[in-house]
Amino acid sequence: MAIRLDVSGMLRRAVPTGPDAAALDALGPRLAAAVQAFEARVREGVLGFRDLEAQAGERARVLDWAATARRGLDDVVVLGIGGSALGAVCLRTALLPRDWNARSADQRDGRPRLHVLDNVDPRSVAGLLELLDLARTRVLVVSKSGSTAETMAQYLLLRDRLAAQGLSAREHLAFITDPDKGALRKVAAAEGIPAFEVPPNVGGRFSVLSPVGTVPAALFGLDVQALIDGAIAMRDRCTSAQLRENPALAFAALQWHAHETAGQGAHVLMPYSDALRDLGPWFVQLWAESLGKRTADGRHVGPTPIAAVGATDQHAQVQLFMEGPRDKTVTFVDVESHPDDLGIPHGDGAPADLAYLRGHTFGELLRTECRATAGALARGGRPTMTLRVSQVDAWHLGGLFMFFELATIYAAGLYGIDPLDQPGVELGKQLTYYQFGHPQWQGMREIWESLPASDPHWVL
Ligand SMILES: O=P(O)(O)OC[C@H]1O[C@](O)(CO)[C@@H](O)[C@@H]1O
Repeated sequence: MAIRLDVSGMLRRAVPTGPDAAALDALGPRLAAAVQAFEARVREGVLGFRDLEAQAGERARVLDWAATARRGLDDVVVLGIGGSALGAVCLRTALLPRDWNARSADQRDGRPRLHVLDNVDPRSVAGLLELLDLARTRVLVVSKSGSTAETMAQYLLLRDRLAAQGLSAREHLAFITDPDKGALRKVAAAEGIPAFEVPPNVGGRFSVLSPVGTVPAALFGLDVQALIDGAIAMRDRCTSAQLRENPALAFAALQWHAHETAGQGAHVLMPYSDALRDLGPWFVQLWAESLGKRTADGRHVGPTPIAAVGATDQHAQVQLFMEGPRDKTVTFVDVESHPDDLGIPHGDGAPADLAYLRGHTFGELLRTECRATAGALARGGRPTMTLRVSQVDAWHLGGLFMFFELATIYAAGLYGIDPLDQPGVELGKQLTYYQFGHPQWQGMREIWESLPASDPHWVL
């Protein structure tokens, strides 16, 4: 079991824009400051995602509850958005067999389907409702704040549908939210709905290892302990302020350095694995919402994360990565072992010009393409890194989650911003509240009325 970070494709000996040994050494004081800033936030009590031991009691409660709650379910529905949805999607794709929801109950060993409703597009909401037998469904309402409009709208609808069928909210809902704040907490207390805690010092995009991820994982009988153990193993490996001894710090430092010194601020994450294809969108939210900020002195900073999947994106985005602007780094995730690997047959009558595939496996083709693409990019002077994971399982996924969460906080120290807020999303939310008549936001009228009018000339 191992996760290894190979950064050789970022360094000067591989690409002309990469740092040499002296440049890496010169980063020392900045890295030390980023590590100190991290520890200062932990001491302030606002940064708790590393402290998985502190959540052991709540985890035990989750496992206990799920052992009973999962009986007799056909469907589990997660209502959530952003950090309250992307982790569950990633867990499902990584740890349940492919096309889980399309399988018959037998093919799912009697376990439920998992739907993550992370939007308010009526087509998706209505489409899902048509599929569900609510009497055999558990709905997880996931919202750290307990007030996000999209999730609350979904909750109100599901609550209404349950009531219309005479189904008990206690039996069919569960909340995952802040221990004290927000509308969900009040409803849980008043109506006895099972509710699990996201610690106040664990923000939404850092919450996948809290009940936000562990409740859905436990309902599916996934190995929650291995997920947490993998995360703890990674955390304990990433403690040093020395670049060469702390892989998460090395990732953050080299991505930031590429941005700062060579304008390479588009950061691609490209797992060569369908199981890890939803790690990309989870990383995109983490990296974008944490790091895209205005600094205290008014500068606009931050990288632009991009999700890709190998080998699929070799036929879509790699052309851009190879010959487009020199503004990107590409981080590959290479999976060493594919337990369900398949040989590529070349039986009688197979075309002679496909004989080169004979004797190889699909897993071999995938891994070779990963190495070949990394090599091709390096030859073109494009910086790359590779995270090598032994296999995709709960332990390694926990490690990857922790790796990127730690790297995000280190990167924030280097960019000089606060990774824990997201002031840039507020105005759009407030204008929506104003339009919906929310009493607290009636002061937004002037701004709403000053918005540029749409130009009918361009409407087709
Ligand atoms: O879990 P909540 O509070 O519903 O928030 C959902 C998402 O909305 C944001 O607060 C803002 O986009 C994200 O940070 C968060 O993951």
